[in-house]
Amino acid sequence: MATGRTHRPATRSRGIPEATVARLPLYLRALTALSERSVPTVSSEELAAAAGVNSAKLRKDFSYLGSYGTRGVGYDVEYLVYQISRELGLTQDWPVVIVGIGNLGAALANYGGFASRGFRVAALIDADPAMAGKPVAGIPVQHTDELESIIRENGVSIGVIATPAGAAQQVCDRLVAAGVTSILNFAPTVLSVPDGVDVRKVDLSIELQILAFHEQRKAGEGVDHEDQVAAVAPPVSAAPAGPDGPDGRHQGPDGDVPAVMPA
Ligand SMILES: NC(=O)c1ccc[n+]([C@@H]2O[C@H](COP(=O)([O-])OP(=O)(O)OC[C@H]3O[C@@H](n4cnc5c(N)ncnc54)[C@H](O)[C@@H]3O)[C@@H](O)[C@H]2O)c1
Repeated sequence: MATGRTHRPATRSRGIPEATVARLPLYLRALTALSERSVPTVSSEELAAAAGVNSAKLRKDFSYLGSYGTRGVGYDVEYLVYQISRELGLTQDWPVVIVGIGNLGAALANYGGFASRGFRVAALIDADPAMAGKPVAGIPVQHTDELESIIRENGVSIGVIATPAGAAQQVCDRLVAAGVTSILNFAPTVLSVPDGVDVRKVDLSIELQILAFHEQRKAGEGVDHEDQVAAVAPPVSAAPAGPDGPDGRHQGPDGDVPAVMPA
């Protein structure tokens, strides 16, 4: 579901390529399901099928973790869960703030899956004074005036932006100035951030447009391929420019690359 790239080189300093990092949550989700069924070991083929990944790619990915499995036995599920969780930084608790508690922000706040994956919603923040103090998912909404103190007091390094696009850059700037170094952006705009800040962008409409592209190709089998690309490409490339689209600022490298949803 997520789209976008982090502001990182293609290979991380520890030598794990970004593409591998992006697949680790898929493996973790499949492994967690196996663990819940008390399955002790899994072959690379079984795990690759469960994660929707090619098995040779999986073995290569796991070699970066120093995990090679045992011939004839496969991988130890529990140990691999631990290894991947550790690699993703999920063996520690990450406080997260959500800014913009409208339809989407409230839905995210109500999502129960964050806590079990190592993310704690530390605060919900909104600019609407009428919302201040109102509980959403059991957490009282706090006004944006308190954003900086909330970030500092809770040691927050991850911020989720669910404001209208027009407010997103300003919210991003404040989050970053207060110490946030990772941002998950749901607003349909490209954010400009300094070096050292990672941005991931989620845009369901882009995902749907990509599916529409493939649907059209399937439906149009027999029609000249180039004609279809020409017909479809403009709306896809123009995807972020919705009613509250890009604000014309510098567009960072966190682009519209289909990626994976964390586990
Ligand atoms: N990425 C996706 O797939 C996806 C899906 C749905 C919505 N969206 C986007 O998410 C955003 C929120 O959508 P929604 O339907 O929840 O909108 P909404 O209007 O219901 O909620 C927006 C909230 O942001 C608050 N807000 C506005 N300016 C703010 C600021 N400067 N600081 C803090 N809070 C501020 C508003 O008070 C409101 O509560 C929009 O940008 C929308 O386009 C993205």
